[in-house]
Amino acid sequence: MENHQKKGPLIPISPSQTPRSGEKSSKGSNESNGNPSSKNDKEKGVNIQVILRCRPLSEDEMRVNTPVVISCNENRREVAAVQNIANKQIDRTFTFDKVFGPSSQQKDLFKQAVSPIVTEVLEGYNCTIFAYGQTGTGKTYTMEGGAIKAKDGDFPSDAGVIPRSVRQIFDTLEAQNAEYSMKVTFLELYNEEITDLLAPEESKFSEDKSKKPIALMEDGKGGVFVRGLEEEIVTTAGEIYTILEKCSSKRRTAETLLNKQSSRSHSIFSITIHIKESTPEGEEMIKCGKLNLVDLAGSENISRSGARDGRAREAGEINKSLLTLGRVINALVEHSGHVPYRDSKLTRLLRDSLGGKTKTCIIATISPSIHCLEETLNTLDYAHRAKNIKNKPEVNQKMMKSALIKDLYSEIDRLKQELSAAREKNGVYLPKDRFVQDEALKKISPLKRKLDEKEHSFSDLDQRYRQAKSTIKEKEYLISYLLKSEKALVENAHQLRSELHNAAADVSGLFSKLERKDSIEDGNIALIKRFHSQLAEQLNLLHKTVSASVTQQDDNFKRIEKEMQSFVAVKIKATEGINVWIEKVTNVYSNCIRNMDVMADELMDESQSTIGKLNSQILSHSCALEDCLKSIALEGTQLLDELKSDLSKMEDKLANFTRQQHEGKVRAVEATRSISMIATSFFQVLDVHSSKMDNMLKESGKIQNEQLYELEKKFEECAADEERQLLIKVEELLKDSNARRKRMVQEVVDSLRKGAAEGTTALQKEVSSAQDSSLNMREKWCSYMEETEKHSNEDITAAETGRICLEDGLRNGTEANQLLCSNLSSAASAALQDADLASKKLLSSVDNSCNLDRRMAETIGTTLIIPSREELRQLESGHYHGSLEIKENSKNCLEKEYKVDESTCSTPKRRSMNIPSEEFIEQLRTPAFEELLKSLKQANVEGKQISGMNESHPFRDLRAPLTTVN
Ligand SMILES: Nc1ncnc2c1ncn2[C@@H]1O[C@H](COP(=O)(O)OP(=O)(O)OP(=O)(O)O)[C@@H](O)[C@H]1O
Repeated sequence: MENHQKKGPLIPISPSQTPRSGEKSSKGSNESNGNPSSKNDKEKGVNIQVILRCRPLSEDEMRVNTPVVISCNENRREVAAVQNIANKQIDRTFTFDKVFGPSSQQKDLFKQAVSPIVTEVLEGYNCTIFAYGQTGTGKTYTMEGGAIKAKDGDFPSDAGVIPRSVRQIFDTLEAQNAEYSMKVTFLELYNEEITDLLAPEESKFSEDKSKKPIALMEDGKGGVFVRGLEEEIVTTAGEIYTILEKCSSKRRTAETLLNKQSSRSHSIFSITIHIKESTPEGEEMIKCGKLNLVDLAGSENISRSGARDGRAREAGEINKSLLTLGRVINALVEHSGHVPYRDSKLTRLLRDSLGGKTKTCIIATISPSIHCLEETLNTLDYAHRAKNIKNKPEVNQKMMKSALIKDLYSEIDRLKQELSAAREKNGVYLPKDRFVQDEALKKISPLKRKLDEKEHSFSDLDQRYRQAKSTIKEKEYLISYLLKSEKALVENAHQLRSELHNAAADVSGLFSKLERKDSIEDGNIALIKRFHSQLAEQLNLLHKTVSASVTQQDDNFKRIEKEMQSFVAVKIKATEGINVWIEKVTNVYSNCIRNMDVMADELMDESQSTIGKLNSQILSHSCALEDCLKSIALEGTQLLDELKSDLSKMEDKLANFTRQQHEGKVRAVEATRSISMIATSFFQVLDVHSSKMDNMLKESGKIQNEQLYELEKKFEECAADEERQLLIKVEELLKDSNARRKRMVQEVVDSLRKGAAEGTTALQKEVSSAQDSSLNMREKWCSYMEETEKHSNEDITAAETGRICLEDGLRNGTEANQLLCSNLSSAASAALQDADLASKKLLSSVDNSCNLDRRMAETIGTTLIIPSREELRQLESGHYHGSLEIKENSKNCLEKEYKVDESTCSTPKRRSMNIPSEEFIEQLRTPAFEELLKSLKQANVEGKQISGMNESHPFRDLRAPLTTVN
């Protein structure tokens, strides 16, 4: 049943605003509704429909036999409340438009009372149904009912007004095969704060977050709308039931003494329907109707509901809304000038439903229990009074589809602009007319505030006046009652007096009759006489007391009368004063209102003229703007051309710059190449030199080795010769030997000196040539460095000029240029970095070559260990001293020690012969040149000076061939 066929999507109009029956569509239909009653309604006004529903006694109430004090007569549409005051039963009867007794069913109430209203909604009316009553009397039961979802196509019997209305709407639209769209809103008013029950929940855990209060705004046309209220587009009844179930659970409920699940808030569920219709001319029109279903919070007084602490405040706020509702109803019924709609949000929201253009139905709910009688009577009074409110229902203007679509488009535009403003966070977008309106409102709002204050004080005074009036009425009633009772008392007293007189007369008549009878006994007579006298006394006493009390009563009544008269006089005087004052206030107030009206008119005129001026200004501005735009466009094209030429110039500059960069790079590469060639040749030369030096060293070593070997050999031979001839020609031989040794040593020393001198000169030559070549290299390096620096400076200046040019270009250019420039500058910086890198590389290669140079010098320094002259001299002197010692020793040996072999004719004494061993002689040999070099290097490492210039006897420890042996 919910698969209704929709001919096309319809878009609902602006959010959360009740469609206005009075609003004229710009291109709306001119045709009237065609409903004659509507014209009538419009002129006369239609009374709000008030329905009364009495719930049955609850199980608990039945269990304790709670007395029932309400009786309903559905046929006569009457409700009677039985009141027992001072043991007197007072019945109060109220008549309503419809009455539903305790046994009434949900479906009956819907069919009889609500269904016609739903039909009117579908005809294009705005209708409101609200449930009013004490807590626990069945407001929610009536509006929502027990279960919502229909089983097997039919509702459960306790389904309330809302689900039934929804189903009727969908059924009717389906039956009409209508093209329509529908949206629903659901809000809650709690403690004077509005929350959106349809709003998505922000957090599962935080109840308060999901119930963010939202603002009630003036729409500038006298109405209100709830800003940002969520609207849900619905296409099936099922969707609405789901929404209802979800939202109902969100409503604030609490347990009170009177209801376990008491709704602590007012809720308004609204359904807005747009239906497409076609005129006979084939024009498409949109009809719009809205149904507001309001479930008010309990109207009970705070103490009875059992509300405590926070709940008491809650009840206060609820009551504030309901009190204002009551005051609004009073004001509307009494046609007083001021209706305090603005005093509560509830009345602001329901403004159009109370005395406006909406069709309204109040369902007042009551309990039959005696315990609720006071509240029940209040509800009955309230509802009964509300019956007199007159609304002027108007069917909503039908709109042409095209006009509606146009409106919607402009709405979408506005929303888009608002959205973009909200996104960019640069304020709020306001359409021009809205802005003007807001400005006017800003001016009006302080006046309005003053007016509100005045209205407040006026309504206070009004209330006080009413209270005073009612007290006076009460007092008057009391006086009349007292006068009446006084009269009755006086009459009673008179009656009593006459009765007493009669009785006295009767008794005296009796006595006379008795006196006349002689036969009566004296004793009896005396007794009777006594009795008579006693009776007479008592009668007199009674008479006295009665007359005293009567006089006292009289006095009292007179006093009271006097007091009352004076009180009434005072009150009348006060009332007159109040009346005069009220008149004055009314005059002031009406003057104020008139002034306000005048001001509002002026403001309106002013705003109109401002709008006109603004329009003309806008027109002129738009022309100027057009011209300006044209000139801007022209300038733009010029600028574009300039930009293009700038760009081409820049491109040229860039090409030049790139070329320069390229050349610079080529130059750098060539220079590097030549450097590398020079370096290679230098290294080759170095190689050659080092190999030469190596050869020379080897040769000199070899020569020295050979010479030493020869020396050794000769020395051995000589030693052998000497040994052989020692025995024969010791002295001679020794002399010869000494001379030979001297000569030989001299020769060796000379040859060594010569060889060393030759080696030194050759090495010095090599060193000087190496120094020359390194100097040469250094010079070349310096020149190359200068050149490279020059090139790199050139490159840097070129890059700098290029960068400056680009920056200029950038300053003048567009964003594209900026991009280009950034590319160029990055290229320039990359080129600069390249140049830097190249120069760094060059510097590092220079450093490397310098290091190489230094290392070479070090190598030369460490490898070339040339014995100096001093050393040679020392060596020579060492040898000289050595040979002297040898000479001395040999002399000793030969002259003293060998001469002992002369014949003494006795066995010669055993003597120890100190003959040098073979190892010792081996030790005397000069070590090989490599070993010598090695030991020298080691000595150098140990911190001794290699050159040995300042050290004495550098070779003494290493080789002391001719030290003291013997
Ligand atoms: N006409 C009725 N027939 C049967 N039961 C009813 C009827 N009216 C009310 N009830 C029952 O009375 C109880 C209270 O009703 P409900 O919650 O609708 O009261 P209420 O007026 O909405 O109270 P509150 O203002 O505290 O929310 C519920 O259990 C409901 O089922």
